[in-house]
Amino acid sequence: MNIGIPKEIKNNENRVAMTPAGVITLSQAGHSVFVETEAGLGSGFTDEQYQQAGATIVNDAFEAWNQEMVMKVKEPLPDEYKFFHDGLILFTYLHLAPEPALTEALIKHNVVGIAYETVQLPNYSLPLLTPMSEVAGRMAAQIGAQFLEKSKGGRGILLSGIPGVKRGKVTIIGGGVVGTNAAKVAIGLGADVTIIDLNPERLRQLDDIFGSSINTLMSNPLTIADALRESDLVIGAVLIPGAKAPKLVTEEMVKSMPEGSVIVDVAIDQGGIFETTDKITTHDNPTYTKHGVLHYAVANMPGAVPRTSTIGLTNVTIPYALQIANKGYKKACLDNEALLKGINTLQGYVTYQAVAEAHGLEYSNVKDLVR
Ligand SMILES: NC(=O)C1=CN([C@@H]2O[C@H](COP(=O)(O)OP(=O)(O)OC[C@H]3O[C@@H](n4cnc5c(N)ncnc54)[C@H](O)[C@@H]3O)[C@@H](O)[C@H]2O)C=CC1
Ligand SMILES: CC(=O)C(=O)O
Repeated sequence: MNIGIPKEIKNNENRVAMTPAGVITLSQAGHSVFVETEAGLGSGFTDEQYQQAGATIVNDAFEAWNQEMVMKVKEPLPDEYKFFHDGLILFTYLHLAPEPALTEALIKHNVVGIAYETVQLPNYSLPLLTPMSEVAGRMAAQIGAQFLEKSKGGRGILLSGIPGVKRGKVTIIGGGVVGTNAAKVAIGLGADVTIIDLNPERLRQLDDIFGSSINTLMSNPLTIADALRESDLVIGAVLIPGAKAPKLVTEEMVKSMPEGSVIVDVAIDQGGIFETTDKITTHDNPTYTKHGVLHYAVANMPGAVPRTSTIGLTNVTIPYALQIANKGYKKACLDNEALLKGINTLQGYVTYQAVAEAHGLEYSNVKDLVR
């Protein structure tokens, strides 16, 4: 199969969808990889390294996109829709629930849209989301700590406190991969950490992992409102796979937070869990202030640490890419139920229920289309 790797064009997105090691794996299996020139530079991989690994370097985005399968990191931006072609297999993060225009464009061009974030194993885990959630969760605590500094607009709190001065309070809503990794770093920084989740079993697991280093709370509007009133930093880390994020934090709750406190809404890629995170920010201009609270809502947080993130992402995507390239997407997905769940658009239909619901579009069962 011919596989294209375009250069990412989102603001400060320095990741790339394949490392030279990934090229070697695919080339050795008989596939051809076409990498757009300088696509890997932001992650520290040169064109020469890709060539030595067996890739062909192409000079523009059109050539990288004009292949049977395209692998990317971020969802295509409007400037990239013109590259869609009939039957293209697009294997990338798609986050379609908050993206009506992208969903329409994929349907219109009969793109086989396989979303990293909805590939799901029988134990419900999301293997192609996990490493980036690990990165974003760890970053969320350190970014929150930075923006709490007075010179960055925050209330001037050191999360660890010092002897004689109390510690800062961090509330994490959603105790999955992002939440757990945010907690690890926040605990390491010495903060007073509370994790709120809807799943009692998950709360038990978190209690087993962290013991008395955290407080756990069942998610409901009262616990969230109470926790926010006292929080210096609140991290949004809820996910309902494929769906638009639920708005669990109302504007009134945000107004009750202390002046200069900080929100990091990691779930912004699915639309965000705060009523006040109504816009996505960028690494260039990452925060805005509303009701005296700093809001950070960057949808590609791992793009800031591209070397770590590119290697972490491709460690998990390459085995799936190899299955698609070796067998074709139909057989690969029929043989592997986890990959089948990744298909969000196919043959002009939306094949992921939560995405169809988010846009009021007809849902088609992928099993009726993949034969
Ligand atoms: N902004 C960025 O750059 C990045 C964003 N993300 C996003 O972060 C979000 C979280 O991802 P993961 O931690 O991997 O998901 P996950 O599936 O591991 O965890 C989600 C957690 O939310 C909990 N939850 C569901 N409904 C809830 C509710 N009503 N109240 C409280 N908790 C609730 C679930 O029980 C689960 O523990 C996703 O939207 C993901 O796409 C991930 C990586 C990078
Ligand atoms: C998960 C995601 O959206 C990211 O890593 O940018």
